Amino acid sequence: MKIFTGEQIYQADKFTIEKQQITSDELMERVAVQLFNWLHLRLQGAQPKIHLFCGIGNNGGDGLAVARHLQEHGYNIEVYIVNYNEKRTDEFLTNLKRLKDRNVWPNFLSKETELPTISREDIVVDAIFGIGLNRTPDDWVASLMTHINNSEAFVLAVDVPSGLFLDKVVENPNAIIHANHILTFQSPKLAFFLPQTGIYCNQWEIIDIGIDVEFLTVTETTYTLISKNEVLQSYMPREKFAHKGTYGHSLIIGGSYGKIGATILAAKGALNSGSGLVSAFLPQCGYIPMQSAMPEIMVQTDVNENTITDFHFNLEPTVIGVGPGLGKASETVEAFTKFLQNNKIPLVIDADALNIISENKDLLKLIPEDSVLTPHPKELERLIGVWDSDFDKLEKAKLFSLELKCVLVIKGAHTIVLYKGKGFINTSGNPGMATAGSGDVLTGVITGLIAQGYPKVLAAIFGVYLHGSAGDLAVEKLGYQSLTASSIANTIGGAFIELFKRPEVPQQQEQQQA
Ligand SMILES: NC(=O)C1=CN([C@@H]2O[C@H](COP(=O)(O)OP(=O)(O)OC[C@H]3O[C@@H](n4cnc5c(N)ncnc54)[C@H](OP(=O)(O)O)[C@@H]3O)[C@@H](O)[C@H]2O)[C@H](O)CC1
Ligand SMILES: [K+]
Repeated sequence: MKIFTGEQIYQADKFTIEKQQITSDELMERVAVQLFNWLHLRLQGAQPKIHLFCGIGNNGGDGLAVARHLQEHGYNIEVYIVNYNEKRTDEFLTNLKRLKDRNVWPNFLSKETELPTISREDIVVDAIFGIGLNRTPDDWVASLMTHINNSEAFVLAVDVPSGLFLDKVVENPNAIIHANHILTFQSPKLAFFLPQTGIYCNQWEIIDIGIDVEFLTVTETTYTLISKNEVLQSYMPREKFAHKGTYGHSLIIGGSYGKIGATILAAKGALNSGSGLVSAFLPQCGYIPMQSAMPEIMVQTDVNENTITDFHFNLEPTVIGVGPGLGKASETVEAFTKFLQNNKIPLVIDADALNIISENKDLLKLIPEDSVLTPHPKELERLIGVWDSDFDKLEKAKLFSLELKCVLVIKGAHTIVLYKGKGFINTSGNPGMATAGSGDVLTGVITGLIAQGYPKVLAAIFGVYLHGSAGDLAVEKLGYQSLTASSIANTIGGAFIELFKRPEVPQQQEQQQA
């Protein structure tokens, strides 16, 4: 799903209004009906007090239009105009008049007025600011927002939580609504997925407001949200007459004394994601653990017992996943440098291999084009330097991946794959996956997919999704605390099967369809 910028959303409105020959008031009414239906369906006649806080722009206009529908259906509403600006949009004024015509008189809130009473059983509809926010709200508006947050009432945000910028982080942490649920229009917003701003966006849902299909199809976006529908398009089915050679040969290079487990997890990831053959190149101390843990893996070893000192193997892999458990011993650094100088095979670079590169920046130019780099936040910082905010991080990381011509996988709650100036934001996964070895499995999965012939960037996008989806399946049985990297690796197969499951049809509907 495409993620549009604020500017593109305003263009989409204009385009839709012209193409569908509707007025902006009609478009707002579409929005309002959808928002009302959402609430009406869930309230089912219940009568909590609904406080609607409306700004003076079109976000406020949406709020006022919803208030009218709620009033017409007999709901218990209280409407407030948060009068933070002299300016008013036409749509706001039209909807204010419609309310007044129905004898609903909003309370005008300003610096001088008292804060309204809100109890925790109430519902708040937050329509103070939408995507038009362009500066930090005044202190009195921030106080009102804090008051709403402290009320513990259920907060439903219209389009975005008020106070959220689409392209920068909040400056005053009190000047933003903490939304329980966001009904966002047509497409999700980038800020929902970044840690510094995502914390205010608990749950979100798309409201389809009928933006013109041509606009949605033709307009290119920098960021795309990746869920099942997107990855299914890149899935490569297994062929009847295929043999194990058809699906490539992954080589996992890594391990050092006490860190052989990382390579076992990576090898398992590669095997379970479908790599035809998987080999491992390890220090000698890794031979027995790997052979005992996984009979399917072929092992070659270094001359050294505890660390890798010479990347010398007698096989021609399709792709190499390098780094898990590798360590940074000086002999290893030297050997890795030599390896990079001579290597022509595609690479997935992780963990200590990334750390060695960060500490020896000259190695960057030796990384083959289209390699996949999978840093966690600390490893990323070592590679690209510190950043001021999540938005700044993305810009710096995008530049790095462009300069290096590599696929950069920024691991996090929403892992983002960056390639050729575009970003792909993953939606699968859960907090239980922040566990030892989880990244090693991911390295293996991406390596295994490249071995099978998936183009590098697709292997990264698909691999990240599968890995998260395996975590989601495994957590159902194990719970967040007990989820382990091994269980994620063992559930990759389940994640493939899950790709083809259709959503369950409620029984009643099923009978009707029969
Ligand atoms: N396609 C869609 O998604 C549609 C969205 N709709 C809704 O419209 C809003 C956006 O409405 P807009 O009027 O552009 O902006 P806001 O309502 O968010 O803000 C109103 C004005 O407030 C001013 N502003 C900005 N920051 C501040 C601040 N800190 N303090 C005071 N005032 C501020 C700003 O004007 P200025 O000229 O003063 O800069 C804003 O213009 C969108 O979110 C949806 O809810 C439509 O309903 C339909 C299509
Ligand atoms: K809002």
